[in-house]
Amino acid sequence: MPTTAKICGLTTIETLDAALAGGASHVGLNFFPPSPRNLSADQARMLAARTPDRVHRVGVFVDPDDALLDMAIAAGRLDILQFHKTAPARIAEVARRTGLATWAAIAIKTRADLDHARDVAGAASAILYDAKTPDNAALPGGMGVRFDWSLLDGFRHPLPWALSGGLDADNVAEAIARTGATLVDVSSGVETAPGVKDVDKIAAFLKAVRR
Ligand SMILES: O=C(O)c1ccccc1NCC(=O)[C@H](O)[C@H](O)COP(=O)(O)O
Repeated sequence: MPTTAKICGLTTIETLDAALAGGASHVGLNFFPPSPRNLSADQARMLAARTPDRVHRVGVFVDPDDALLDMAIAAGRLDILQFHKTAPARIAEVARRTGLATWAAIAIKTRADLDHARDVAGAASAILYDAKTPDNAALPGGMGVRFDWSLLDGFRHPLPWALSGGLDADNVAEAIARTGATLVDVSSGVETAPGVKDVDKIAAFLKAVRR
C-alpha cells in the first residue's frame, strides 16, 4: 500500500496549496492556543474552504472542551479529531457525541509508553505515534523530536496507526522502510521557523514519501 502523508499545522493558503499540490492525503489544522500554528475560526474557515473533500481535515487538540471542539469542527469542516494528552474516556465521549473519527496521539520515548496504545483501543479509531517532547516543553507535539523507531518492532498495533515525530524530507523514506508506516505526519520538518511552513520543504517531503 503506498504511504500517504499529513502535513500538520498549516496556517496559510500558499502552504495549504503546496500540500494539496504535492498530494497530501490529510491536512492538520491546529486548535491549541499556545501553539504558533493555532488557528482562529476565520483562518480555519478559509483553509477548509480551499481543501477538497477527498483530503482529510484533521483538527489537532490538547484536551479540548466542547466549545472549542464545536467551533473547530464547524469552521474547519473537520472529519478527523486528533487528541494529545486527552483521557481515553474523553476521546470516546467526543467520538460518540460528534460521530467523527478520532486519533489518539501516543507520546513515545520508551517501550513502556507503547502500553498507552492499548488503553485507547476501545476509544479512538486510530493511533498517531508521536515523539514525547521534554517535560518542560511548551507543546506536546510539533517540536521536531524523533523517537527510536525500533521501539515499534514486533508491536501488535491495536488500531490503524500513523508515524510522527521529527520526520523530514531526508529521513522519511528511511522511517517508512524501517517501520512499515502507511501514513506519516510532519510539522516542523517542513518549516523554516516554528509555525512558518515552507512550500519547497513541503514539496520535498511529499516527493520523498512518494518515492
Ligand atoms: O504542532 C503543534 O504545534 C502541536 C501543538 C500541540 C499539540 C500537537 C501539535 N502538533 C501535532 C502534530 O500532529 C505534529 O505534526 C507532530 O507532533 C509532529 O511534529 P514534528 O515533530 O514537528 O514533525
